[in-house]
Amino acid sequence: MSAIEINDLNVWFGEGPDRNDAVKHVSFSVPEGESFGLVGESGSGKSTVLRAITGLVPTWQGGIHVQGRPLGRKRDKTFYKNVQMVFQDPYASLHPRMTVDQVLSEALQLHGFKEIDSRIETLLRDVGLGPGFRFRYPHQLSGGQRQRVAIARALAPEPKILLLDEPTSALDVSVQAEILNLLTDLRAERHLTYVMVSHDLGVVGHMCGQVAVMQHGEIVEELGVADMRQLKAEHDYTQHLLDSSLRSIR
Ligand SMILES: Nc1ncnc2c1ncn2[C@@H]1O[C@H](COP(=O)(O)OP(=O)(O)OP(=O)(O)O)[C@@H](O)[C@H]1O
Repeated sequence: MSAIEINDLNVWFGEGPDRNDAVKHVSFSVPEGESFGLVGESGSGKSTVLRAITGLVPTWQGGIHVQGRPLGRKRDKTFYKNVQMVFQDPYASLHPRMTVDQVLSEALQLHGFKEIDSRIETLLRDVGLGPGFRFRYPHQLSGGQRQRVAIARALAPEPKILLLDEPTSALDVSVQAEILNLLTDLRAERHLTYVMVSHDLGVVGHMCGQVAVMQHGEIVEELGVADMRQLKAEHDYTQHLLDSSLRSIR
C-alpha cells in the first residue's frame, strides 16, 4: 500500500487575473517506508504540495490519499498523529519561551500519551541529545540541536509519515550531513515514510530513493536515485540541476 498517493493535484492562490496556479496536475505515490524527494527551484511549488497534504492551503483540487484513505477538506487528530512536518527554520518553529521539556510534553499530552517523563528521555536520546538538554530554551541550543528538538517533537506522536520541508537548508554545511544521517537512521529504525522538499539535488540524492523534479508548478520528471547518480535525465531542466550539483551527489 502507498503511504501517500497524490492524483492530479492542483493548488491555486487568488482569483481572476490575480490567480496563481502554484501546483498543476501533480501526481506521485510513495510506498510505505520509502523516502521521496521533491526538488526544483524557488517558487516551483514544492512547499505548496506539502502544505496541501497538511491541509494548509484553502483552494485545491485532486486526490490525496494517506495510508489508503482519501483526505477531505479538514484534517482530523488522527491525521496529525500519523503525519508530522519538520520545517526549514528550527528557530522559528520552536517557541522562544518554552523549554525543550515543555515543547515535548505539550506534543505528547496533545496526543494523549502517558509516562511523559520517560518518553521525553527516549525522544531526546533518539535524536542524539542527552538529558542535559531537557530544560534548555531554544536560544541555548545550536541550530543543529534545535533541529534535533524539532525532529523529536515531530516524532512524539509516533507518526508514520514525516513531511520534511528543506530540513537542513538553514543549517551550517558541517551540521547538514549530521541531520541527514539522523533522519536516515530514524526512517530505518521506525519504518517511517518521508516526503522531502529541497532545492538541493545533493541532499535528496543522499536521502531519497525516488525524486520528482518540479518546474513552474508541474512535475517535469521523476527519476530513481540510480539514474541520478549516473546523471541520466530526460528533461533538460533536470539535466541542468544534475550538472550543477554533480559533485555533491556522487
Ligand atoms: N499563501 C500564498 N499566497 C499566494 N501565493 C502563494 C502562497 N504560497 C505560495 N504562493 C505562490 O505559490 C508558488 C509556489 O510557492 P512554493 O513556496 O510552493 O514554492 P517552492 O518551490 O517551495 O519555493 P521555495 O523553495 O522558495 O520555498 C509561488 O509562486 C508562490 O509565490
